[in-house]
Amino acid sequence: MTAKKHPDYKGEVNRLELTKEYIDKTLDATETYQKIYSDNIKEAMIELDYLDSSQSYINILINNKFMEMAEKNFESLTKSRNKPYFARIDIKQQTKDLDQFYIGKTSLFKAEDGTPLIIDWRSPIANLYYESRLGETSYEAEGQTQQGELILKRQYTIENGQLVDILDIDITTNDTFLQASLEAHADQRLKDIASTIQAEQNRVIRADMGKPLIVQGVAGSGKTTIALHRIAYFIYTYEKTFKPENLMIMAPNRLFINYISEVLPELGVERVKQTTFIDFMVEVLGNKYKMIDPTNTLIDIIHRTGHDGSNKDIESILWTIRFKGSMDFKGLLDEYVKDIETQFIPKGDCSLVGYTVMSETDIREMFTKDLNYLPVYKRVKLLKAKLSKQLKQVEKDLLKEIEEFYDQKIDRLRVQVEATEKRRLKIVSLLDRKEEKLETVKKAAKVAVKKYIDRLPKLNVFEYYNKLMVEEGLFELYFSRHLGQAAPLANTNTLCVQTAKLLKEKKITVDDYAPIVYIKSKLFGFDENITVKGLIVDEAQDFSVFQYYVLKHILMTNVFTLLGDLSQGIHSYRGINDWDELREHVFGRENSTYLTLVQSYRTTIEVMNLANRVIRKLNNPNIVLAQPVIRHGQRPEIKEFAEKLDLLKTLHNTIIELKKENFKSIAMICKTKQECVLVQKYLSKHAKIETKILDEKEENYEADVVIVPSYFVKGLEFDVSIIINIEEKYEDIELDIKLLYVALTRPLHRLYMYHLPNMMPLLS
Ligand SMILES: Nc1ncnc2c1ncn2[C@@H]1O[C@H](COP(=O)(O)OP(=O)(O)OP(=O)(O)O)[C@@H](O)[C@H]1O
Repeated sequence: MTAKKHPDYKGEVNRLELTKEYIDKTLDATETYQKIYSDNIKEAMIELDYLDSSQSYINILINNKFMEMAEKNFESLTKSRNKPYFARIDIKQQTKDLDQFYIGKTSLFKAEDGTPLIIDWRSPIANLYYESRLGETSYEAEGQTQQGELILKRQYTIENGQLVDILDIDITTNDTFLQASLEAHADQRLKDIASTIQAEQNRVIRADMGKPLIVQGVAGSGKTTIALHRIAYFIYTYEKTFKPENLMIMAPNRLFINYISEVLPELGVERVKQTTFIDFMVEVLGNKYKMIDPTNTLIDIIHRTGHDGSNKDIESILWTIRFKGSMDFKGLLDEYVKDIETQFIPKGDCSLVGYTVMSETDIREMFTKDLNYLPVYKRVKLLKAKLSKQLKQVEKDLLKEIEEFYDQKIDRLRVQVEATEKRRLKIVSLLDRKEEKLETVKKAAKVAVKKYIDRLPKLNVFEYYNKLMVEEGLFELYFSRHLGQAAPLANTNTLCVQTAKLLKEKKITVDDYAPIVYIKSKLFGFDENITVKGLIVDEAQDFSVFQYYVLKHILMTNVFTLLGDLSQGIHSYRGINDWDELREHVFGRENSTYLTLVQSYRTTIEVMNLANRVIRKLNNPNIVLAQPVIRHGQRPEIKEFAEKLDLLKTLHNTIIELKKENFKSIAMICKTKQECVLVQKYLSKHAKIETKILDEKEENYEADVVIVPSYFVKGLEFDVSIIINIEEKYEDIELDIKLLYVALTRPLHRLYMYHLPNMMPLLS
């Protein structure tokens, strides 16, 4: 307890006690109110039974709302009881008294006079804690910029409601709180970092929400953590206009979603939609097609790539994936859709017994000009309504004409011809003919519009996509029309044949979602309104430009936050290689914000230096090296073994030692799944250590000893990583450099690398 040594210790203890007392009082009051609201509801229910009064309904609704609010308040206050705040700032304005603000995860105001006992870390004034140094400063308060002097910045460690440590930050202090937080051992979940957010991270969290934000952040720079804090900040700032359920966070897989899931409630945020790109696309399409797992493609590439990184066999596969994610494909589809649109209206007028209801020219005009703001099939509905309306008029006119025609004939007979049996028969026959004609028109009118509409094409979105793949020369036609050059036949042929083959089996790949959803948006639109109005994407480098274009196109919002790292782009054959390209094609350079994070918080200097040595091999000038925060640890232990058995025995001993040292999460990272299985079998048989292999099928995991293939470890972190190479090696090629880099940047504290001879050329 070093807090006692601080000169303000007594004052601070008193303040803490006062705050806790106030929280207790507020909790008591909330409980009492909860009881009152609940009694009110019961009473209103009874009245409802007897009187069926609408006033009772209203009472129930109001009291329910109050109950909800009281419960929410109760929950957040109970949570904050043991640690009401973590920092304090003092500000002096020239003419005013000194203002003291205690900053916590939730705010608390005195009911009597509204003075703040605790302010929320997301409030404008708390920004000073993260951004400002001591001295003259300006800040936002009550909607205005104020000038003042930041006199004090103080941090607290409070455990179980007791003051353990106090630390005043001056210009020279290192962030010891940050250090302490980074030294902790990892359980299986990410944690909230409200008390130690760094200035560069704070800028990302609070960046303008009205503009798309792209963040390039090195491994361990807190991208995932910040994404979650930005959501919390957003919901706090736009509480009145934005519902949490309108926000969506997109993560690479369900395991990852689970991994991050507990931080949001910690930050007081619930009901935010959490999904993967694939799940969201399925929801939007409502399709029954089976998805080929994208990891399989990556595994395929890992296995088939030659030592020089090239392989003729997979070149056209890679071209296919790249093309499907490119804006060129969008351009090609635009040409295709344009033709569908112009060829949609069949030859000939819509007519009723030979009379024109609407001419082909007029229909075409209406369809392609007046209604062209709508998706094609939505236009059909309006066209149908228009035809039906016109038909009614044409039918009415026709019926009238027929009536008049026969009535005139009959009248003439009556006037001009003597009333004989012959005349009577003639009149009867005319009446019959009239009836017959009228019937014919009425009958034809019933089906005229339907008959016309039935002539319009009736394919579904998958059939349209399939048509593009199977109809001879169609793909190539639109390719050359859009790009102004001949299609590379070997590649387009592979693309079309493979896609058609899968579609026939009712299967698609992840790369087909963007084009199919795009076609759907242009031809069919979406029946249900998509309620997502803001999107946060983690591991953003793995998505293609076209996928982003489609997301932006269907969500119709600017509230986009993308966080990613090009160095970790192990799916770069489909994903982003250059953020500029994305800004240019999807968000607009001027209309989007680009920020970078270069500090890395996860791992030690020793581990990060080694990882940087590896990523440098990419020789890519776009790649920024991570700067680790000053935290030292053991040097990475790199060991070569002559025999597989020796390696596995040492591995076994290392795990036992690490467990004794109380490391909670230990991950063995192998390049491929096969290697993982091999290690798992050995550990189970010879060392009686049961392990779990984390892969794409896994949705949950507990902090323990796990084995993970290199391509699946992205985004996760462990106390210790042990990189093992017994069958596969990381070659000096882009994909392997990135895979190894990702593996190297996973541990918080220790790194081991065990390999057989010549298995680690990247470190030689
Ligand atoms: N300001 C901070 N205070 C305390 N811990 C932090 C801070 N920033 C990041 N961390 C910690 O650093 C680690 C890495 O964070 P996170 O996983 O969010 O980074 P990332 O950029 O998403 O990493 P990667 O891209 O490598 O997966 C986490 O343990 C996180 O809690």
